[in-house]
Amino acid sequence: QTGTCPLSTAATTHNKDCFSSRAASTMAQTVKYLGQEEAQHIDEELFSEYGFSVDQLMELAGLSCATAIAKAYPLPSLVKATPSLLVICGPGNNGGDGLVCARHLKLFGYDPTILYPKRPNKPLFQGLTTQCQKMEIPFLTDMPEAKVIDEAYNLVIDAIFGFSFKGAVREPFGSILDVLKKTTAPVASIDIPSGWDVEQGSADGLQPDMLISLTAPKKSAALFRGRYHFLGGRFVPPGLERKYQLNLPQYPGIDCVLQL
Ligand SMILES: NC(=O)C1=CN([C@@H]2O[C@H](COP(=O)(O)OP(=O)(O)OC[C@H]3O[C@@H](n4cnc5c(N)ncnc54)[C@H](OP(=O)(O)O)[C@@H]3O)[C@@H](O)[C@H]2O)[C@H](O)CC1
Ligand SMILES: [K+]
Repeated sequence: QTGTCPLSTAATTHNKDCFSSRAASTMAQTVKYLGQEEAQHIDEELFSEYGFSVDQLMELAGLSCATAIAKAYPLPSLVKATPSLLVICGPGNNGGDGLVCARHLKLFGYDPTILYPKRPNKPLFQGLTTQCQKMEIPFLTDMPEAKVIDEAYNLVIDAIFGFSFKGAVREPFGSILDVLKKTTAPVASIDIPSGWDVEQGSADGLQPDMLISLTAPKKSAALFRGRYHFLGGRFVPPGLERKYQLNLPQYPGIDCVLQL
């Protein structure tokens, strides 16, 4: 196997790395794309049968997202004078992932700003909001115009809706998504491009540059046409993976993300 590795040298460990990344990419072709109900069942089982708490998985999911973003858009590659990012958080757990992601990106040296227009009255989200405030991450009160976003931010992180999104988009998120569709700044979507049907996608919807699928991609991810598709959420126990036949690719080494 090692002889065909393009980076092959005498170093055995290096060749092993090369093989495992190739093996991972071969296996990635068969990773299961989940329907909406299946994704929700897996989520519920992680809490009920496998003993995880929401904040545990949200922390791992958000850290995966920050890591994937830092890999796809490393600090030296950013085009603006400051490493500014806009993180837009929705009312559910996808929004919580966005708050965690923003906190880790700040720790990685980025300069995130958060828009969080509809905040659930729950201790989990209040705590995550306080943590971001204490990290000196500014919060906006209104969605900026598309032109302002393009001038001010290197990247927009879409943490508005995840796998529980259904039906026509309600306000204030309809207007926010309309603005996002007009921006030229790249968009990185967490789990699902917001506004897309979880299984069918959306032909005239948001077209993100990056998608970070959590646990396993959802069916609509097959329609993703951006540059970077990452898998994150390296927390699935083997019994759950077997039960749902997820065919998860092997994450490289100790990484919490994998590029599909
Ligand atoms: N297992 C994992 O991989 C984990 C993933 N995580 C993340 O959690 C989301 C799913 O979170 P959930 O809270 O179930 O749902 P969403 O964030 O997708 O959205 C729920 C909120 O969105 C509102 N909603 C739904 N449809 C609409 C609409 N058409 N217009 C406006 N608003 C909408 C909904 O409002 P309701 O009024 O219906 O209550 C909710 O407020 C997953 O995708 C991952 O990102 C976990 O962090 C960890 C485990
Ligand atoms: K999203």
